[in-house]
Amino acid sequence: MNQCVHIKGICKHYGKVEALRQIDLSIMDGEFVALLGPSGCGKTTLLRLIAGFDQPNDGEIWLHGERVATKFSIKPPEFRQIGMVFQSFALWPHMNVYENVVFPLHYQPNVLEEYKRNIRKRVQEILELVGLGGFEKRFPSQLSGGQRQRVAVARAIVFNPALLLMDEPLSSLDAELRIQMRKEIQDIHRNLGTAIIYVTHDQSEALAMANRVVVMKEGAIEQVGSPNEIYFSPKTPFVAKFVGQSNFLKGEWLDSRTFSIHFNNQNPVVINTKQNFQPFQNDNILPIRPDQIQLRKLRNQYSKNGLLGKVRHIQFQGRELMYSVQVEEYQLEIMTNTYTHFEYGEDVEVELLV
Ligand SMILES: Nc1ncnc2c1ncn2[C@@H]1O[C@H](COP(=O)(O)OP(=O)(O)OP(=O)(O)O)[C@@H](O)[C@H]1O
Repeated sequence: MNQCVHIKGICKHYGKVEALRQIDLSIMDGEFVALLGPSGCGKTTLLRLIAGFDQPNDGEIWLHGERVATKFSIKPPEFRQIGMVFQSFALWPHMNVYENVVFPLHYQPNVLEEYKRNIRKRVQEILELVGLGGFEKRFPSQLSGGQRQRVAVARAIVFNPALLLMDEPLSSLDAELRIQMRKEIQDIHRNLGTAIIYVTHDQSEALAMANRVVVMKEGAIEQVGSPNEIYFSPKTPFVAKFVGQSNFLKGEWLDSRTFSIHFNNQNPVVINTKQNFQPFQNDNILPIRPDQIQLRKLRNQYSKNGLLGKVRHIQFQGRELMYSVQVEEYQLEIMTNTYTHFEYGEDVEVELLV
């Protein structure tokens, strides 16, 4: 597989704001990579640099073996063979679906001769692919949000770009449509094989769709890995918190799998972990996700890892309930199924299952 994007030591600042600090990242042909991080961490800035809308202050960007940006020179976006989909869709309101989608075939350089010879057929093919066959004459105002989004995707891929950049493309859609569009974007990716870089601040979207997730914080990369690695083996407290919504317990690592916690008002607990928490050992913390804690009705004799807690908040979330439980100085977020109910203020037994 060939390298599609290679980013080397990229820095970007706007006045005093360091939007990107020494970013290194390579993306292979056909990969689906999500850039994930909180607002302001630099995701959009990185996407804009790859697209060619902005120039780095340092470092290099390579696309398919060609250096396209340094602090001295920059190849303009229209010559980079990149398709783009934004949060706002940015369709032309006075053009119908056909006219919106055909546009890049007229104006992009390097469009395949095959597409130019039969432009109508190419547009038709792409509209079928995104499930909009028969919608050619409709104007954007006559389409639903999901349909508009599909037109934006069709327009971005019609000229067969080498790379597709998507910036929070589903954030203005409602929850149900978002889930459906996720699947459609995955299907399109499978069918076209185009590399995709997908910006989102929604961890479930990144984990659900991408082959590889790049977690960013304050202009730097915190961790790069498969969704599985990012979720089950976070390498920093930030990733554990942002992606897995982990609780952090302070204590002492006795060895690489034994964590001991002392409390003021109850017996100390020693936990033998199944997972390896090596990255957290120097900080003497144990991250625990809400689904790794079990809540039980309080019995007289509670189990070895059991802690005593009090229910402080309950949030109903459909099939799950999210409880906040006070255990000594900690307010632990705990996710349970809805089979057993606990009341506000109830004393409960809390078991850590890591
Ligand atoms: N044109 C600009 N001028 C000044 N500062 C900017 C500019 N563009 C971005 N920034 C700053 O750079 C930082 C990174 O912004 P960026 O838009 O890349 O973040 P983001 O992760 O995409 O955030 P969001 O999820 O909110 O879109 C922020 O602190 C932002 O305020």
